[in-house]
Amino acid sequence: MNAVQSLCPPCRCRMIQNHECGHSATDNLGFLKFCGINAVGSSRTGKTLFKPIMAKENHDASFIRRPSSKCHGHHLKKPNRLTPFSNHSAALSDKNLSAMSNIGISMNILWHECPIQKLDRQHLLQQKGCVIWLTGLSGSGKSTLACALSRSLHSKGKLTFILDGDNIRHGLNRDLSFRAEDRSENIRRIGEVAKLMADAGVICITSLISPYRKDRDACRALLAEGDFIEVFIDVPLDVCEARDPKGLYKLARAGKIKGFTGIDDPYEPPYSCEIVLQQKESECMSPSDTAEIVISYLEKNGYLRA
Ligand SMILES: Nc1ncnc2c1ncn2[C@@H]1O[C@H](COP(=O)(O)OS(=O)(=O)O)[C@@H](OP(=O)(O)O)[C@H]1O
Ligand SMILES: Nc1ncnc2c1ncn2[C@@H]1O[C@H](COP(=O)(O)OP(=O)(O)O)[C@@H](O)[C@H]1O
Repeated sequence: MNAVQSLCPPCRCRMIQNHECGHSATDNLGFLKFCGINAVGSSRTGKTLFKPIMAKENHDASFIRRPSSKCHGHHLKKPNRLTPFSNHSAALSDKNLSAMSNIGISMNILWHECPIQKLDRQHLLQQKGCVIWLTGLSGSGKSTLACALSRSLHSKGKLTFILDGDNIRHGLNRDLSFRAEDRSENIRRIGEVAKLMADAGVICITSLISPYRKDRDACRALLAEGDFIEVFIDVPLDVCEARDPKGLYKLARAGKIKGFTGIDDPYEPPYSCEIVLQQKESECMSPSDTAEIVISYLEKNGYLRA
């Protein structure tokens, strides 16, 4: 078992608040709220993490709050003193302005860096964050493999987390159906969550039908080269249908479920992916054998060490 040493630095962060924004619940939670702000962040080495900037509009003088004694971000009291921000005004420039982004329909947002980064977390965990993307028909064995993988990696002291399509549809994605556009949104959201998990240093295992190639490729594009490991569980439809553990194929064949993958909705197998687990009824590998194939891949590609 790896010795885990806390890397938590003495907190020298500065909580920043725009005076014009007022005090809100988000401030209490330690979130930085950028509405027409100028802001400065410092790393523990004293290096400026992001430069003072102005929003596209509303760039009058702003204020930086003095650090509170409790600076873990959850119990900030109202400031008793605000310091004018004027000494940083020289740093304001068109270049800084261009650091602001408009993403989707979010206006004037700025990426906030933290001095503790993915490499630090990976070092702590002695592994590399990545996404193991399991794809295949309903009944192909995705959830079973995800659990076998998680169990085996856990026993080796590796931190994993499973994002299972069925489970995520109980919460985060409960507003989505099985229409093509909702399946795409389901996969996009899970891809984004998986990316955050990988950034956290976790070996994230996703278990979704993810029937469309373009959606899987879009998730792949979110991650660094190599960190998206697509595993196709290639089980013929008739085998999945014979298993039918939830009775859904039977309902689909009877026309009681419309748009069921493999019956009246498409499944697009990967053209090329990292691992293909070909299963036939006559020679079906056990879940622990298939888990070992994936774990060997992780080992060979350095994901089980920092
Ligand atoms: N129309 C239709 N088509 C396919 N699957 C259906 C459908 N309706 C319900 N289910 C059940 O939902 C599970 C698949 O959810 P996913 O989120 O993995 O699907 S997708 O990736 O968005 O296509 C899937 O679970 P698994 O059997 O574990 O794959 C099914 O139990
Ligand atoms: N390697 C395997 N060999 C034989 N049966 C399996 C294997 N993997 C899973 N199964 C069985 O197939 C059924 C579907 O598995 P599941 O993991 O729920 O699939 P999915 O998540 O793809 O829908 C279950 O009854 C499970 O026990």
